[in-house]
Amino acid sequence: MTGDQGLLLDDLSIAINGRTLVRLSLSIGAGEVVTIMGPSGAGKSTALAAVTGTLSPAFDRTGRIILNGKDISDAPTRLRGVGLMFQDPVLFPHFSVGGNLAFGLPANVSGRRERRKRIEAALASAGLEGLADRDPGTLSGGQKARVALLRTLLAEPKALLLDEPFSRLDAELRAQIRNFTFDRARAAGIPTLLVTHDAEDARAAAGPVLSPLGVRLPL
Ligand SMILES: Nc1ncnc2c1ncn2[C@@H]1O[C@H](COP(=O)(O)OP(=O)(O)OP(=O)(O)O)[C@@H](O)[C@H]1O
Repeated sequence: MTGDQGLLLDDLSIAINGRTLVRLSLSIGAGEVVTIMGPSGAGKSTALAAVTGTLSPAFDRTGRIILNGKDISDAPTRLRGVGLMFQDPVLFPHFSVGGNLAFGLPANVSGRRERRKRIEAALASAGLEGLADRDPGTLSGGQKARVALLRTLLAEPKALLLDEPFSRLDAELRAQIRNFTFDRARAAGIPTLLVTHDAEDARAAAGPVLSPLGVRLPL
């Protein structure tokens, strides 16, 4: 990690009912991807929840989460500046594709024309030009996944958290969207934490792979 830039899990430890699920010390620099891999129930989502600030109070956490040099361990979720992608690309059905993307735009991007320009540029960068006025229900699975990622990236997150975001896609699409996601995160210089139970995802991420308890996993 260069200087203060990046996501640092500093002796992060999370336990429930006396059982430690997560023990991670790692740093993710700008544009790097680290993968947390493990079976169902191992604590992968718990580790992500600590970073997003959505950890249930039932868990005991020690250690710190530092983002770009700032301790965000106890900061409210909306102030953390992290972007999250889940299993299903959730697009609001009553808004157009452009309307969905508008939700991602930072509040300081004002003016209808400027907002529209950013949205058109984002769509064009993903080979989706001309789709701004479409109903998201008419998009293919791959198009939906791209739009959901664009919406997350438009918010200019300081870190990207991916919770099994490719698992509902069929094999060919999965590889495409996976590459698209990692390429965009690298190009934007965003530190990325991927959670998966899939070794192919971990290989494609091309970074270190750890269990939630911090054991380095060979691939
Ligand atoms: N609020 C809670 N109270 C008690 N136990 C919980 C709570 N939330 C989660 N757990 C337990 O913590 C463990 C870790 O769950 P977690 O969702 O992090 O696993 P995971 O590795 O992400 O699994 P999956 O791949 O199925 O999403 C599980 O055994 C789960 O049952």
